[in-house]
Amino acid sequence: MSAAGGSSDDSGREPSPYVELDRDAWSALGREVESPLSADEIQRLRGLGDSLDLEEVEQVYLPISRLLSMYVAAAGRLHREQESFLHQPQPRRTPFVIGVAGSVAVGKSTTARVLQQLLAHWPEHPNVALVTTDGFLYPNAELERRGLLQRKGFPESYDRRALLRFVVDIKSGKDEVTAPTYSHLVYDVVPDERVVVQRPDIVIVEGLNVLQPARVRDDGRAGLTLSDFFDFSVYVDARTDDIRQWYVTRFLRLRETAFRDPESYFSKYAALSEDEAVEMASHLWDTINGPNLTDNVLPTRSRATLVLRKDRDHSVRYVRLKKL
Ligand SMILES: Nc1ncnc2c1ncn2[C@@H]1O[C@H](COP(=O)(O)OP(=O)(O)O)[C@@H](O)[C@H]1O
Ligand SMILES: CC(C)(COP(=O)(O)O)[C@@H](O)C(=O)NCCC(=O)O
Repeated sequence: MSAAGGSSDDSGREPSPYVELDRDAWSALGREVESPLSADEIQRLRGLGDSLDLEEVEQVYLPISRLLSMYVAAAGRLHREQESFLHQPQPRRTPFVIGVAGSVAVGKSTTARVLQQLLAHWPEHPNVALVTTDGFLYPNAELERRGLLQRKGFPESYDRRALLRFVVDIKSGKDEVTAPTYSHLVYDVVPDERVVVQRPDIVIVEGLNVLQPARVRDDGRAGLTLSDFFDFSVYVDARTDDIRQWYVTRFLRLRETAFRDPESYFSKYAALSEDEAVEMASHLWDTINGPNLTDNVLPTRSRATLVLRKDRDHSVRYVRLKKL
């Protein structure tokens, strides 16, 4: 897709609203950005995931955080200009909201956590909150009542009204907003536990369906949707076969660790042989996460401001950005 060793725009082909930079062109930008992280913090980042390559952080994620920081600064300037134009002084501008979308197991939470850490180090916006949409899934009992237990992660398995309210409250400039939480161990929403987001500069909202278009109501009209309130969005992308493999590998690793916890929903699977565990994970992928990717998640990719395309080894092969 991309021109060899650089960026591709529309020269010689149909004009496109995107610009694409291959890995070399993108990582060259990293050399122009001074890392805001200390040696200690780099060490802490390493703790986020054994497999996360620090070179990857510096070559790919650092330039993304720099670009995001430019968007945040530009939004601040526009806010001030609008305020003065309207003669309506606002006590402060609303938080900058970033959506992170993509399949189950593609690396959304890893991407979101790395961006959170990097962004928090640019002095202009130290308070970066991260919220995952899984807290807005209906509890298992409610999913069962609605016949949706086998559709966890599909758009209809979320309390979409509450999720939209959450983002609207953030963009309304409320000082404190809270969100429900989900436990992957218990495989259910945690009752009476909420994350509190207080006066953030930036909020990252990470989840499968954050770029879903608005639902069309019975009267034929489409309402509001989450991304109407996003200032920027990232879609983490990879080949479906690779994502399936990452899902199975993660399941096998969890079988060695988290599933051994008696509290785990999957504790009954801790005793599975490796072959049985692969079969189980493949079944979950083929019946739930795979169809959700094809039917609901992938169709939202072109709505993202930035697409990060990963190779089989998780290294980013190219970055595609909406033109301004
Ligand atoms: N950049 C990366 N480098 C190496 N491994 C990664 C990277 N991103 C994700 N992974 C691995 O891929 C799997 C899925 O990542 P995760 O962030 O949990 O996905 P998601 O939140 O999309 O379900 C995990 O096993 C994680 O360790
Ligand atoms: C909880 C999830 C729906 C992800 O939700 P998200 O954070 O993207 O809103 C997903 O991890 C999941 O549990 N899917 C159900 C099928 C499975 O067990 O993999």
